Amino acid sequence: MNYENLTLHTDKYQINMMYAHWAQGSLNERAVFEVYFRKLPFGNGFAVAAGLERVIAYIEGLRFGEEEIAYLKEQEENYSEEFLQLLREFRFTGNMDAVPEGTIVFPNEPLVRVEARVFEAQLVETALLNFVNFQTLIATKASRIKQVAGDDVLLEFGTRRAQEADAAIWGARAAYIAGFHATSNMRCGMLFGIPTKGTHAHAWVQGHATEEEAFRKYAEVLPDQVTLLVDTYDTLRSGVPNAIRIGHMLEQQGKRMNAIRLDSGDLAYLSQRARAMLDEAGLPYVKIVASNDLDENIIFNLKAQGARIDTWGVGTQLITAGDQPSLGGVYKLVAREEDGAFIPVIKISGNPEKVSTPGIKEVYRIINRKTGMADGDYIALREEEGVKRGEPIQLHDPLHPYIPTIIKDYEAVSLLRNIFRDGKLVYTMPSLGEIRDYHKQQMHQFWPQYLRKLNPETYRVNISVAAWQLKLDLIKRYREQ
Ligand SMILES: Nc1ncnc2c1ncn2[C@@H]1O[C@H](COP(=O)(O)OP(=O)(O)OP(=O)(O)O)[C@@H](O)[C@H]1O
Ligand SMILES: O=P(O)(O)OC[C@H]1O[C@H](OP(=O)(O)OP(=O)(O)O)[C@H](O)[C@@H]1O
Ligand SMILES: O=C(O)c1cccnc1
Repeated sequence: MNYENLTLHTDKYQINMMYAHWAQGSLNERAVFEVYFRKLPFGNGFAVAAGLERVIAYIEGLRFGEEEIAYLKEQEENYSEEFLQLLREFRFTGNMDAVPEGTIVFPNEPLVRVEARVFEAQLVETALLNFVNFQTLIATKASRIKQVAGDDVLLEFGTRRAQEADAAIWGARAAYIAGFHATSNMRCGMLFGIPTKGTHAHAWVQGHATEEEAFRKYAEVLPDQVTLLVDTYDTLRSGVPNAIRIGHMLEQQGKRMNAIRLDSGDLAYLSQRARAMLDEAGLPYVKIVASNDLDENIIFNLKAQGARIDTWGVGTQLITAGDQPSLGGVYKLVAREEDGAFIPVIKISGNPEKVSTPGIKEVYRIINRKTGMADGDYIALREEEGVKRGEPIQLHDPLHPYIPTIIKDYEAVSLLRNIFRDGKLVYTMPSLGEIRDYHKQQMHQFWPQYLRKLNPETYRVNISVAAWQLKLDLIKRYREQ
């Protein structure tokens, strides 16, 4: 079994549509799809884009091998030999643009744009959404945790509770982009170069006759990274006093104990008491790590209670995005080729939020030249030149169309980058460290009211007057039909 080939990591209907396009002779018509989400997760004021590295690897690896072909043949007798032969030769030959990982993004903004033969563009929908939705969700959750943790150290501990192996490693990578410092997952460390950190489990303590013996044996062999889990029996009466003994033992060897870890009970109270005990024992440098079903709300509360915690180990709630386990990103057709030219298309819905915005679009971040801060985002049709030249633009807010805002002194930063051109990768993927730094810089471009965890201000995302007019025109045309 080949677990590596992701070409059939798609919904059956995509293959059926590919077959139908082939059978009807429309397979080579070009189409443009855009990926966007409609609603921010967790009540957050922004999202953190992630998933592009995985998307690039997926696109480059697209191949229907003999195993895939044999399976398709067995699944559907209509799939003719000629169609299957075409799949054997299948390569992605289209264009793709995407916002770089770590970018702050908002609802309705194109995050990925695919312009390709419809035969190719249709196949990739499912996998693209799978990668971008999950990784953007986890990066956004991690960003919320980072907001409350400030300069404290954040460790990603989620693998055992993640929705399987891929989610564990790509989720840990997304968390690192958003500011986590390390992961406990060694494969993730090896694959992506993320720092790895680890303490020890209760089993290490339970597996010895006494807690003190367990601590001593651990410290003897790993003297430079001793973090002792102190809550197996009784945190304040046994765990911390035993850890202090080990701290003193290490000092005699000219070493310093790293930390203790609290994993149950009242973390505010226990951390304050443990801090006092360590300080009194002359071990003020020994740090305190906390874990146990933490999330941004508990961390915020613990800090408000004066908890003395230096390092937070966060697992389940982060890696599963416990309070909102999916991001609703979609992949919508915005233009299709007719007689050699693109024509915009729309999806109408009874739900106004679900009516798509037709046409091939660009998204610009409007940076105020005086403050250097982001004033809003501007979605315009690709052919609109004014914004690229810095000409005055009118922001159109569909909810308040009667208040036109004209912006003049701005810098428009185009968010979409060229990733593939005619199937060729033209993007140099930044290193993970560069992505993390870029994300940090991005956060500094936004006023705090857009970033706060609770009830953030809504950041302005407006569409150009031309894009809005096109939408109205197409709605009218379909109504008349
Ligand atoms: N001072 C505190 N204020 C708010 N929440 C806290 C505080 N201390 C701990 N918590 C959180 O409360 C929850 C306690 O969960 P739970 O009752 O399952 O833990 P426990 O009984 O202490 O430990 P165990 O994991 O061994 O069951 C955890 O999510 C923990 O992070
Ligand atoms: O709580 P999380 O945020 O998911 O962090 C990871 C948890 O994993 C470990 O617990 P373990 O698997 O031993 O089980 P536990 O729930 O009994 O502590 C560790 O001690 C943390 O409590
Ligand atoms: O290193 C740790 O303490 C750790 C790692 C994974 C899960 N829980 C704890």
